[in-house]
Amino acid sequence: MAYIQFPEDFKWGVATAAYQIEGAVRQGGRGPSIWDTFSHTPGKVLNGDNGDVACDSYHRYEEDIALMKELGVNVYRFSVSWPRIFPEGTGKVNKEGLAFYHRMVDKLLENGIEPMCTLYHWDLPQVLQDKGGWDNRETVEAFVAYSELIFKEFSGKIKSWLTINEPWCVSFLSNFIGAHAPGNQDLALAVNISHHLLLAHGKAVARFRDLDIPGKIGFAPNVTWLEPYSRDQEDVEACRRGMGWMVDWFLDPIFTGTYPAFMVDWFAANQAPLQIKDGDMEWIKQPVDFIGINYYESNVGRHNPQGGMLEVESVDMGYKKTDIGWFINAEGFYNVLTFIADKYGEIPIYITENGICINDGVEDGTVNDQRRIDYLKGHIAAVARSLKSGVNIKGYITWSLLDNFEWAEGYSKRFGIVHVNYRTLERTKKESFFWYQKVIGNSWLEV
Ligand SMILES: N=[N+]=NCCCCNC(=O)[C@@H]1[C@H]2[C@H](O)[C@@H](O)[C@H](O)[C@@H](CO)[C@@H]12
Repeated sequence: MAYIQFPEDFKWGVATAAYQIEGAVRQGGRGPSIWDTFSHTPGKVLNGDNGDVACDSYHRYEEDIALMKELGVNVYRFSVSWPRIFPEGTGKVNKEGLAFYHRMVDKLLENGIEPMCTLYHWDLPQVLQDKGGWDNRETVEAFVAYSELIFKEFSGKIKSWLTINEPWCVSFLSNFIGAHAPGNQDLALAVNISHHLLLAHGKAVARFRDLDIPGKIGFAPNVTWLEPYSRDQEDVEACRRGMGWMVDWFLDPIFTGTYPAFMVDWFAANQAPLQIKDGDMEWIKQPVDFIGINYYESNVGRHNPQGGMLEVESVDMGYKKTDIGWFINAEGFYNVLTFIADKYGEIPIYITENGICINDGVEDGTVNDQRRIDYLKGHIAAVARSLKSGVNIKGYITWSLLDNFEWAEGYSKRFGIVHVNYRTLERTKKESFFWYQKVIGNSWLEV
């Protein structure tokens, strides 16, 4: 049996997000978020599911941390619920909300688990959405004020920070495609929101530096790899666009202070001009200490003259699919990681999300999710190969510790290495939990 040994200081972790696991949406002083509104709007979420209870981790976090301790992770990536801290988005601080995260973070530290905090994982306070949400530049300032409060409150306890999770989802998936909250379908609006998200990120990083908070800060874009279906220029350009609006659009401004011209031109030609104010790019290009990379799937893409998403369509080449319908292609993970390293250099990278939707249920007290083990094995091997090719990867954090509220898919899609019975809230360790426990324990992968 051959082994791939990971570096001595390589970190292993699990990830979750507040709205997807906490529940207790009207407890502890929390205010409503756009996902409370969206999930309670008929037709928006499959089966009418919502995050009112979720995994009840607001009350069961100690049980979750005991699972992490048993798993042996070094890092737990979680998100703070902005409306649990500022129920109105700004102004009055909810002390009960701060106390909850102090209890949770203290329990992590007691167990030798490093907290990695995502400040924004999609649950915008509804009060801010009522004032225009991310389309309103005031929300940028509100995010900076919220970030500053959390930086100061947890300075010294939390040393790894992510500003915004998946700005492509927050802007384009949620305001052009419309699948996520608040569900707009307007490309010009989405482009404007993407710029405000980057501005919010940059201003929060600048505040982090000004306050001299100990630790490291980054952000977590979701990325993909698109292989052209043919060598036709139209297919090649379509794939470049399909990666351009997800990868280059969010990384170029931070690393070069400019947006990728080919995307600026494409948006302008499609009545979605980018509007930048003087000084914005200076804020956005604040140096980050690392980037989080969230990767799930790759596709083969080709030009779609009928339009659709940026005139790009995915071609079914018969790859295996997950239970959410995404294609499985670990090669694409290696390709996009080396693409990012070639383009943006030695910046340290944490894989802040990688995982698979497999809906296997509990049988005789366990869940035999061999397909998840196969996926994780192939993708962790791609991380090892990327490391060997010189990509500066510092850790791997799988999505997710728990089955949880999978946004517009509700509870129908399971990404956890721990099964959750949503009626009883009982947690059951899946076979992938025990497999990942061994990988972490040895920090090596059997191949
Ligand atoms: N077609 N298609 N495909 C890909 C769409 C990618 C966008 N979704 C994500 O990356 C989300 C990210 C999120 O952070 C987490 O909160 C979600 O639970 C996971 C699982 O969905 C992933």
